[in-house]
Amino acid sequence: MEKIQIICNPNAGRQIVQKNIPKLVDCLKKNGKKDVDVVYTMEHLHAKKLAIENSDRYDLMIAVGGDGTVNEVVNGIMESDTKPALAIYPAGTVNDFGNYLKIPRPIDDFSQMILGENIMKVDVGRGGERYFLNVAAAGLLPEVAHKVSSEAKTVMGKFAYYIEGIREFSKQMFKPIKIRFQTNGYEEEKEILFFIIANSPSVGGFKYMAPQAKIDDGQLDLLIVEHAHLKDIATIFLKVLTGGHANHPALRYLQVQDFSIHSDDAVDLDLDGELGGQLPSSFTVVKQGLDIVIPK
Ligand SMILES: Nc1ncnc2c1ncn2[C@@H]1O[C@H](COP(=O)(O)OP(=O)(O)OP(=O)(O)O)[C@@H](O)[C@H]1O
Repeated sequence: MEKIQIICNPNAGRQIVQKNIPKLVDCLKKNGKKDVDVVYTMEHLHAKKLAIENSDRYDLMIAVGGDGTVNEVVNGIMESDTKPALAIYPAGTVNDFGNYLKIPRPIDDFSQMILGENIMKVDVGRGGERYFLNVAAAGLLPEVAHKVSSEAKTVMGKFAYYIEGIREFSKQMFKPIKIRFQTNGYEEEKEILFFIIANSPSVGGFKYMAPQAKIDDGQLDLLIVEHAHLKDIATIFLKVLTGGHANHPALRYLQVQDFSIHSDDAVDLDLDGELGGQLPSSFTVVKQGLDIVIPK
């Protein structure tokens, strides 16, 4: 991988990681990578545009940002013909996929990972016309995430999610959404609190949200949390911390390749933490459709 584009969101997270970029460029150039360019994103969807426009000029794109920036670069790569490889330098608040892959944060270790060129082929989810690397979701959980202001996220990091989560929990409890989902010729209608479609096990900072998920098995893990008693929901949330929730009677856990979810209510869809339109949506998976650089 000789030609590298670094796409950096200067506003992501606490804006600390971004200060390491000159050192990263220096290290890559000292180690023989002559073509290393850095671009700073200026607005929403800029990262996607850069990834599409430059896909035939680079063989590696390093996304520096949170899950939203990574999602945009993934969409750009997936929509291009040449499909350069991706590396993630986590700089956001949660960084589920980066954490799952154990991407090193110290800049020297991260540079070594890039120079090591160890590639894994990973699955990419598709919801309607858009791709997601880690998660698609709707209902209570994404609502909470979107209510956290970016100012609060920057100052308080992950805790902002949980504080806002506790505040929203009681209000949202009584607002179930009606969905109809179809998979493998099977159809079901349900009143639910939220659903999550996960590629990796780690979602929203919870390491074991989808404990059976594998990022290269060509499957997505669908978790549907029904509109149940508060006691049941509290139990599920407690068990999520250790991954013991998958068998709870108020939760459906399925591994699927191809399915659709409809709702008569106006329900926002969240893709990797960003708003991704509304239901209905059809979901598929591109098995091992993306090359990603991981530690050895
Ligand atoms: N220069 C910019 N100014 C404002 N917004 C930007 C800029 N560049 C990118 N964005 C947008 O900022 C949003 C959030 O980006 P990102 O997810 O990378 O950071 P974050 O929200 O801090 O991290 P996390 O998703 O982990 O909480 C994305 O929708 C992205 O398109």
